[in-house]
Amino acid sequence: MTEKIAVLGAGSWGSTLATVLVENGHDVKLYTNIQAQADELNEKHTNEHYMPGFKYPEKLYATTDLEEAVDGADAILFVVPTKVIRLVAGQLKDILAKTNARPLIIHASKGLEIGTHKRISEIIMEELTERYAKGIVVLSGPSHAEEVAKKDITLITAASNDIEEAEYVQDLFSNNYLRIYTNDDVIGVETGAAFKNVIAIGAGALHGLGYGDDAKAALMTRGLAEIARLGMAFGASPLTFIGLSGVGDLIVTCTSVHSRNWRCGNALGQGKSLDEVVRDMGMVIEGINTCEAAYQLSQQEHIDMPITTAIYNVLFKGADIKEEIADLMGRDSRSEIIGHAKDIRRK
Ligand SMILES: NC(=O)C1=CN([C@@H]2O[C@H](COP(=O)(O)OP(=O)(O)OC[C@H]3O[C@@H](n4cnc5c(N)ncnc54)[C@H](OP(=O)(O)O)[C@@H]3O)[C@@H](O)[C@H]2O)C=CC1
Ligand SMILES: O=C(CO)COP(=O)(O)O
Repeated sequence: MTEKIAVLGAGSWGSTLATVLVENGHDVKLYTNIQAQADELNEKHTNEHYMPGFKYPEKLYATTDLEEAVDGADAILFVVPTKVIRLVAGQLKDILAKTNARPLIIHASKGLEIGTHKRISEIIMEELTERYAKGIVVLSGPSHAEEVAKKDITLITAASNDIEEAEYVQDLFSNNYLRIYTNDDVIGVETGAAFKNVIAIGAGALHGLGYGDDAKAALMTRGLAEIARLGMAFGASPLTFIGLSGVGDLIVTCTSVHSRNWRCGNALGQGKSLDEVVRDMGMVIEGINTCEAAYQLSQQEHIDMPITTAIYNVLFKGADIKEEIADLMGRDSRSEIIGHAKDIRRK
């Protein structure tokens, strides 16, 4: 069945997911806030700043008119950076308020809101309320736009409290190169997605400084322990963290040259300043803001997150990366599992 879908955000991921939907036979409108980008997408079928060299399907239509983009949409997909999610959700609410529409909301962004520490589905539903949104589904997992655009094999998760809505999204996006699983653990999927970006900055920094594979595996493993600790404190299932949106996304983001978070860390490790890195990237590096939110949450909830704290010190307090690594290595010895493994097995 052909569905009408509005995609909000024409960066690398939004334009790629819009392409998947067009290729799956849906009627897609892609919203951008920049007229020159809409013109480039409609006339040349390119998006050179975000996806250099990629040719988009001619059927993909871009517009800077949000009202036009969402008119009659069965589903609306948010793929804008976390810091503008509330703004765009508010703009959408004003438009939906003029109609009787109550579309399904999907989001594919990864982060936490600065200040409130809210997850993206919480922000969107706070703005739209059930009055204007039928429900919300999170689309997340190990996926780089550059690889999905080439139709490389990618597996991700559609998470919702309403499993039928997750299955609807599974059907919308599934094809022979993109396989979608469903999950009902929205908190686990969103926290895994947000926090892995912080650890990926650390993985990039290790690479930039010339550390080896053992160090990188250690960071990913102990980073996952921190992600799971914080996520579980908010009600996530531990099992979600060994799934696609947990360890899966952590692996891809901590090892791929496509990752903006990894590249940010790599450049910091090579001695560049954060300001330089942000300026040169020209795309969103979600892990920076999320690191601040994760650090504040760990303090507020009294959750031990030494790696996140070290990355926070480097990003926000100008700490030296090597000194932070030395401090991490000098911490008191402890058990790998909080509590004794044999006691946990008996429970
Ligand atoms: N890239 C990827 O492979 C993946 C990304 N994600 C997540 O998707 C989200 C978006 O990432 P990505 O596409 O890569 O980011 P990009 O930096 O590539 O693009 C972000 C886009 O959002 C646009 N934007 C910013 N503010 C607004 C606004 N107020 N209204 C409309 N559009 C706006 C930007 O426009 P402008 O040019 O004006 O800044 C830009 O086109 C992030 O949360 C990211 O973590 C998830 C999985 C994979
Ligand atoms: O979320 C992503 C991969 O799953 C994209 O990561 P980056 O934002 O670091 O590029």
